[in-house]
Amino acid sequence: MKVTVVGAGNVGATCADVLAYREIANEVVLVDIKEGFAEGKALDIWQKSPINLYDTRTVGVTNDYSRTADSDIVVITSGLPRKPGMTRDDLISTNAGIVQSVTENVIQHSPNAIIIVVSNPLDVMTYAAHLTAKLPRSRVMGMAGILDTARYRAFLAEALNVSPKDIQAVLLGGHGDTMVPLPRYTTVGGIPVTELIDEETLNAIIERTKNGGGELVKLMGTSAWYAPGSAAAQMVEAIARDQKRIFPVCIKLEGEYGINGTYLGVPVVLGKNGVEKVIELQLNEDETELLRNSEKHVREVMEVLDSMTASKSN
Ligand SMILES: NC(=O)c1ccc[n+]([C@@H]2O[C@H](COP(=O)([O-])OP(=O)(O)OC[C@H]3O[C@@H](n4cnc5c(N)ncnc54)[C@H](O)[C@@H]3O)[C@@H](O)[C@H]2O)c1
Ligand SMILES: O=C(O)C[C@H](O)C(=O)O
Repeated sequence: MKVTVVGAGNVGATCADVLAYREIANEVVLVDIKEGFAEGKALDIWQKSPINLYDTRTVGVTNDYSRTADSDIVVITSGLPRKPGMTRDDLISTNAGIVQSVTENVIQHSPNAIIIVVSNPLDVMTYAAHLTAKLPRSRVMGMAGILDTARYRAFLAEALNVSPKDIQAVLLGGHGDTMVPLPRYTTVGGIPVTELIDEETLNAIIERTKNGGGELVKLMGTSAWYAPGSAAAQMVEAIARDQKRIFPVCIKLEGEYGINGTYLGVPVVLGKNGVEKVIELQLNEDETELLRNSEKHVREVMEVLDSMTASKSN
């Protein structure tokens, strides 16, 4: 199993490190545009192997896609992270060009790869990569839902003083303030969360989850990487080991939830073929309205990308 991670910054290097020390891939190729940066990160991860006891080979290259040839899976993390005061959508003008050119290079050398996009604004960067890659939708997806549910589960574990391992949750929608956590589908050791926590505390946790990325940007001056890098690696693992795991993943909807053509997070089955199934939940009226609202927001940002593409080709 060969995995390429494009972007050797905070998220990309963390993802490569998890892929290596958990031996999810035999070979991890890190690519960055900054001279020597990916080489240095890959060497550092390799030098950790005798300490953490793994034999995954890690290789770093500066913009040399020939070294990525025949990758099974490619994770795209290249692009700017936001700074305090910015929204994820503010990154579109810089990151769209980066994601599109990276995807072109990736596909040229690994035409059968499965692509996992991490760069923000996530849902629209997944759209950008899918447009460029021209692969079936099952092979181009975005990582956000694992991260968002992880934040939700971590906050719940803290409030309930229980292990995060015992909290199961799913959420829908775009990766942003309009994401739709689903308390009805949240359980703690099999018990519906609503039996264990009062409504006010639960609502406060949902609000904190929606602003989870922003909370960290405010604290650190840049965005998060440990949980995002690990979340992307968990998606790689599900595909590489054909685990058939169920995760919320961003994918182009084709009629599911009554939505056509928008890229949104929904629960899917992840296995060796990428997204092997989209799971449709029965939503109530309130949940449906929240999902429509999230779709509307993502649509608007997709239209910004469309107009950027149209003005470039004129
Ligand atoms: N989907 C999510 O849940 C999620 C979570 C965290 C971060 N992100 C996003 O991931 C992206 C990366 O975040 P980060 O914290 O790692 O940023 P970072 O600045 O630490 O790393 C980004 C790297 O991309 C590289 N890069 C830029 N253009 C490139 C190109 N054309 N080819 C190859 N490499 C290139 C840069 O040199 C840099 O090393 C950001 O857009 C951020 O918003 C998304
Ligand atoms: O918040 C960000 O800008 C990065 C990422 O989307 C996150 O949720 O951590």
